[in-house]
Amino acid sequence: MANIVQFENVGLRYGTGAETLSDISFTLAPGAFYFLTGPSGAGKTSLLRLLYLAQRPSRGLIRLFGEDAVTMPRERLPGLRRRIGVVFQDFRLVPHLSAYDNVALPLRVAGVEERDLDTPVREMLAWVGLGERASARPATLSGGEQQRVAIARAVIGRPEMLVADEPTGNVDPEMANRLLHLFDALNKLGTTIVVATHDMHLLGRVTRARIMRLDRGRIADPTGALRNPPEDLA
Ligand SMILES: Nc1ncnc2c1ncn2[C@@H]1O[C@H](COP(=O)(O)OP(=O)(O)OP(=O)(O)O)[C@@H](O)[C@H]1O
Repeated sequence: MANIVQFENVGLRYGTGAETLSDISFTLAPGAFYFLTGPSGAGKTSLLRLLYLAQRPSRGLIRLFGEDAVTMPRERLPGLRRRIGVVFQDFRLVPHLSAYDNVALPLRVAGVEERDLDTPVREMLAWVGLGERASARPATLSGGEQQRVAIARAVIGRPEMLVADEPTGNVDPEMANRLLHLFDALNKLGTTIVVATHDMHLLGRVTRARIMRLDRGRIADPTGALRNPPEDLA
């Protein structure tokens, strides 16, 4: 099947400074699992923001789901954006809404009828292990619980690709493993997964994952950028 994402010679410059990302070229295959690694400041968040259309590049070509995302008229971007789920390090739940209403939010925004919401929202909360916490507000949930609500919210619209930026950065190692299991399970159902992390321990947890490494705004090893993890991490 054709690649789900294609970046070709993409550059990103904030303001008038030097380029934050330079000559970024890669493709992502549908149904694959990718880790994006690299030291702090390498440009991981910037690259993900290009990927989920929060940012436009300064130069280069980006194709998403076979469409040119750079020249696409602005009003068509939300349609493309809905095909991508996003998870952040700091969860970004709506504080005054319950876990249930946070997960229901994307469906409500998409105009799904209330009577059609309940089953998918409850199923999704149960899938992330929070079936009993539907009415809890984010502030009363642990970090790991909040992140599971955020994952449920990101995937309830059945996105083709899930992008996660340091999703385990604010949880303990045991919860990090649990979150990774959720990503792994989603990937096995066919969702393309991209997880940015500088936690090297995570890389070996999904042995079929491909690793993309950024260093100072460039893909560190263009020829082997999407290789399998080395044996000692598996
Ligand atoms: N909105 C912005 N305006 C100006 N500079 C920015 C902006 N966002 C990021 N940068 C700069 O771009 C560079 C890359 O940042 P980015 O957050 O993409 O890296 P990162 O690899 O995700 O780092 P970390 O792991 O610390 O989050 C940094 O030098 C950062 O200061």
